[in-house]
Amino acid sequence: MRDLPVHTLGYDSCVGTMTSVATSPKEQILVRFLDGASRGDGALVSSMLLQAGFLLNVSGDDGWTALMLAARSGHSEVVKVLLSKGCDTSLVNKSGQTAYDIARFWGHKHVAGLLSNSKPGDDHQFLDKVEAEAPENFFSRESLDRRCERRTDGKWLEAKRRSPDSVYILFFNLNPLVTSEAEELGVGGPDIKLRRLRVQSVQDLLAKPGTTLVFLGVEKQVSPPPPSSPGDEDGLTVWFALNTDEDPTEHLKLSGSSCFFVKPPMPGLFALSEEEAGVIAQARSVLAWHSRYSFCPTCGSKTRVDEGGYKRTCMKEDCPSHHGVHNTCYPRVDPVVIMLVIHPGGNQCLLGRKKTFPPGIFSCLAGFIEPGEGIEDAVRREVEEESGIKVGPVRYISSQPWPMPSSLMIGCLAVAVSTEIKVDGNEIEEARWFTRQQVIDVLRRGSEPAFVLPPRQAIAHQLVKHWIGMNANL
Ligand SMILES: NC(=O)C1=CN([C@@H]2O[C@H](COP(=O)(O)OP(=O)(O)OC[C@H]3O[C@@H](n4cnc5c(N)ncnc54)[C@H](O)[C@@H]3O)[C@@H](O)[C@H]2O)C=CC1
Ligand SMILES: [Mg+2]
Ligand SMILES: [Mg+2]
Ligand SMILES: [Mg+2]
Ligand SMILES: [Zn+2]
Repeated sequence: MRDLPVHTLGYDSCVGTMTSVATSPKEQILVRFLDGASRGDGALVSSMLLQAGFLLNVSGDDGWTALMLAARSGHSEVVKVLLSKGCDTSLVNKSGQTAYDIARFWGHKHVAGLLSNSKPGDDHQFLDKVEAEAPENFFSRESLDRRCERRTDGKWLEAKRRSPDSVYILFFNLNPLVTSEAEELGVGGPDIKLRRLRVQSVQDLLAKPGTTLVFLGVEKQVSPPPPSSPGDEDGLTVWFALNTDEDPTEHLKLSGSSCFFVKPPMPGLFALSEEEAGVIAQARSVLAWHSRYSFCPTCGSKTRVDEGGYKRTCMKEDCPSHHGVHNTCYPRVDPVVIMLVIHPGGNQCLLGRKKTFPPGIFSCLAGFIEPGEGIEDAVRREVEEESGIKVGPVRYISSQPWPMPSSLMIGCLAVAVSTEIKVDGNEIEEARWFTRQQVIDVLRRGSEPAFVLPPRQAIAHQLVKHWIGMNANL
């Protein structure tokens, strides 16, 4: 591979701008060619190749060829042109990635397909590694088996509700009851633990009209256990969640314990274990839905709780909600995009500050998905609204249930195609490009970090970490 020193020109491999004058005509031609490939200008790429065939496999900054640049932005027409001229698909950039790796990474399946057909047998360990290492987010662990089919089995639910083996977790105004007693907590484990109650402790509360009960699921079994109680034939341990809007302390029959109700989101719930945080994500969102949707949203009538707490049925016989699928009858989830925007040059990321953040904190931009909008478009719209930056390719990384009250955070990486920041000044008071090194210093808690990241339990933290863990210049 022939490397020309185009980095001396300040060539920006994604937006294709030149920040200083090229030093030789040959270098100028290369800059123009790579710029055309990254913008998807197939006609320019074709005509330049006719006149200067040497351009086909030449690389610019950090070893990026025209094929890699076109692959990063999903420009299949340019990729086809380059392949038809016999370009070398096995070349790697200075981070060791082929054009195929880059296309796969950014989710351009059609381009990856074109490239893999042209080169079967290629080894793409880098991408497999990145995918395997997608973070597990706090609140996202499925600790219980939901057993959705049991929600309509009233007889089974009632037997489990009375069973001495069933576990109840209690919420007061959506704040869960926890304990911080040392004997309940393992060494090096979480700081607080959910207080698991039995039916005899919550009997009085269950009888009160303001109490909501939700069937969460059963404890996961490695192998079927023997029946644990007489009459309890399947031996499954069921978990229920209870919420009450009156202080339940006097109704609780707890022996000598120091329990308290913990308020979300921080730092309270973040002190739970991953397993219990997963249970809370499910329980709190469903209970919050009950507390906000007591009446039928379609006709305003009273509703009845059904299906183990997973449905509210309108009591008015001729309500339209009895026909068809009515999303007013089932628990709600609000999708939110949250994205780490990467500078076109690959080595900086965009983080912003909401006015409400504590001093020094910078985080990923985020926003609610609007009706009729896809994930990628929501990412592009929210980033432009909040920071003025335009976004090109978007890649999904991982998601996080966020039970305050019921969001699903959809975590993405996004490549910027412009660099000038102009914050909205309303929601976001400041946004900045931070270098990889600045971010690494923050993650390693260096002596003078440039900013403060949200804690590891926030998906924003995990997205930033994921980017740092990837090879540079994707
Ligand atoms: N887990 C994490 O790392 C992070 C989580 N978040 C969460 O993401 C959510 C959305 O982020 P924002 O920047 O606030 O969104 P945003 O940028 O869309 O702005 C919020 C505003 O959008 C409007 N809005 C539109 N649809 C809405 C809906 N379905 N529910 C509520 N408001 C709606 C409201 O006026 C609200 O004030 C927040 O709830 C926040 O708690 C935000 C950043 C990090
Ligand atoms: Mg926002
Ligand atoms: Mg916004
Ligand atoms: Mg918004
Ligand atoms: Zn109704």
